[in-house]
Amino acid sequence: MTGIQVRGLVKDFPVRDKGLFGPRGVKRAVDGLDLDIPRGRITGLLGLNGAGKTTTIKILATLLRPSAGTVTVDGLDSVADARAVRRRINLIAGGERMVYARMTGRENLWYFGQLYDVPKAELRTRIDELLDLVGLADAADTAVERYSRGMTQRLAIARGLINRPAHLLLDEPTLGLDAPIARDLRRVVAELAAAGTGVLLTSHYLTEVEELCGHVYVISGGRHLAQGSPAELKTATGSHRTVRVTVSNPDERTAAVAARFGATREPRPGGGETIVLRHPDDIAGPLAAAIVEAGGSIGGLEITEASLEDAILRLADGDAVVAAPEAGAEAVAAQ
Ligand SMILES: Nc1ncnc2c1ncn2[C@@H]1O[C@H](COP(=O)(O)OP(=O)(O)OP(=O)(O)O)[C@@H](O)[C@H]1O
Repeated sequence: MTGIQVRGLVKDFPVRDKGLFGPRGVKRAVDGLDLDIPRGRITGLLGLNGAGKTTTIKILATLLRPSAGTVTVDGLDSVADARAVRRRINLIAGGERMVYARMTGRENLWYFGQLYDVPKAELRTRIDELLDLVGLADAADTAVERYSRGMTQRLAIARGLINRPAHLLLDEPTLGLDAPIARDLRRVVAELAAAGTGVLLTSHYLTEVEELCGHVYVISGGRHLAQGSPAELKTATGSHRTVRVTVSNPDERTAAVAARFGATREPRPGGGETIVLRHPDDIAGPLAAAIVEAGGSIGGLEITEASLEDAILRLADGDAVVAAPEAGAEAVAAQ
């Protein structure tokens, strides 16, 4: 069985309710999550701040132990077989650098490569390839304490790829990166997934998630809220694309076209009106053609794509209730 399977995952943190000497309690950060993260696909994990994303990723990376539930990685149990699991996975976390400041970039990669038992002959070429990939070839022999923030982050990305992980966990990987480096990282991640790597991605940049992820889980308060492809989530939450057609000579014939398409009409302050249609499909062309055919004169046409951000906010607000489908099944919205 390949891929990562998460079943009934729970994580409780001990907390004190009122200051240092207050009564002990527990904070349930993850509350019964089921996730399937197959090889060869980029899976997104989304939720607002405090939803439990980082805690989940740390458990998958074996940095935290689950309080209950199981995680299996290519059939290996992530607690009982933690050593073997660690060889198969790696983590790139945008907020945490996870490299040593006193060592050079090359020394860091050498050190981490040895930790992952990468054979020495392979490691040498692998380090050069990765330094090239992240644009650090010229700074390879400079101590990391002299790197800029962005350079340190790029080294952390190279560190995350040093063992050619079968599964890559990415927690806000492009946080603070310059646009060209972020774009290169997205390209590399897409190529790795196409070549069979399993990738789990959390990111606040939802355009990045939309571009990369084939399947997205949305969580809130450590619990499952919804899942599906970005397009399914948008449809399920009613986050449609909006078409606005301004008509300078509206009359009853153009009004009839608007009614036929289920569009609304808004008067324009300077005269004329705007016909507004929210729809999941790309029907701007047929709508505009029908208006012209009815004698309408079009002054402008604007299409606003539905965004994944809109869908996630609707989900988080509880505006949309999305049934939890089995993987691959259609998500269904009930407003
Ligand atoms: N060590 C800890 N002790 C107590 N509570 C914790 C601990 N780590 C996380 N939490 C709490 O668990 C919840 C989930 O936190 P987590 O960092 O996993 O969320 P997140 O979805 O990654 O949020 P963000 O988007 O802000 O990074 C939060 O309420 C957080 O305060």
